[in-house]
Amino acid sequence: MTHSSPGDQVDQALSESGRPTPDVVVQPDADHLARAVASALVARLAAAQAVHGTASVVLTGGGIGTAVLERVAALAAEPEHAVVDWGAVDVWWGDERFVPVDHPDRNELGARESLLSKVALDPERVHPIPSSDAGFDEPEEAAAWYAEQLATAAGEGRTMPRIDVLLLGMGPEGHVASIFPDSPAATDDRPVVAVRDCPKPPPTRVSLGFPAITAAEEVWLLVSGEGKAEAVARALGGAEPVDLPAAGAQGKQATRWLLDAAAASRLPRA
Ligand SMILES: O=C(O)[C@H](O)[C@@H](O)[C@H](O)[C@H](O)COP(=O)(O)O
Repeated sequence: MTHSSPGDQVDQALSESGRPTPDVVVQPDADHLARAVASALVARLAAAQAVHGTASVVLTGGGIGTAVLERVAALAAEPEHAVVDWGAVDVWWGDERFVPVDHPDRNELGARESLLSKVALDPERVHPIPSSDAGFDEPEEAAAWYAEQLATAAGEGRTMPRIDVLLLGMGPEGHVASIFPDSPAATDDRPVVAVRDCPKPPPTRVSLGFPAITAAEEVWLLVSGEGKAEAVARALGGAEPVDLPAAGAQGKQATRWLLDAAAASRLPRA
């Protein structure tokens, strides 16, 4: 692994898998982590827009993921940090709970409250995963529809559009998005999967699968707290993705583990 600061240009060595070696950034606490990730995300989206004219991000729920979005909204309100054209950002989600659209468990709701309602997005570029009251009776239908949306955005017969940054939280047992250890989603080769009997409520969800996650340019894992420290160490120590899904969350250009000191406390010292 390599260590750097959140705003650093990413230039990672290749690991044996042919993927870049994960980059690890440690902040003192969750608040510093959220602020640092927000600054880095704004810079990354602006850089993508400078190259492509547009930027794309996959959002995560969870405490740190939501805190990051709140900090991004605060930055967007400061003229000197307003470097992103929010009307040219595509927003996708890594997973969603298959519950009604206004249910407090929806990741979409948290994202809308913390950031999406506060910046001038193009509604056509905001792509929530369908809720259970959006016209799909089963999560499998919602998953297939979301895969179609991604493929349509990608064009040219491809499955996934360019995703500049894919954000993921991680559970204490190493789940990412709604891919849980030893679950069918961990070995599913579809880009979007329905998740049933999820060990963490609510039980029915829709999630990106590994083929979609690993198609992103950069994957950023946002992790805070001592309760995640062992899973962080195992993931970076070479665990199998089926045992510890976070280990399989790798970007094409970069994989960044953005940690607070507690989450990093079981890593070997650099
Ligand atoms: O229900 C879920 O699956 C969670 O929302 C999960 O995906 C979350 O992102 C991680 O567990 C990290 O959450 P924290 O950042 O709150 O620890």
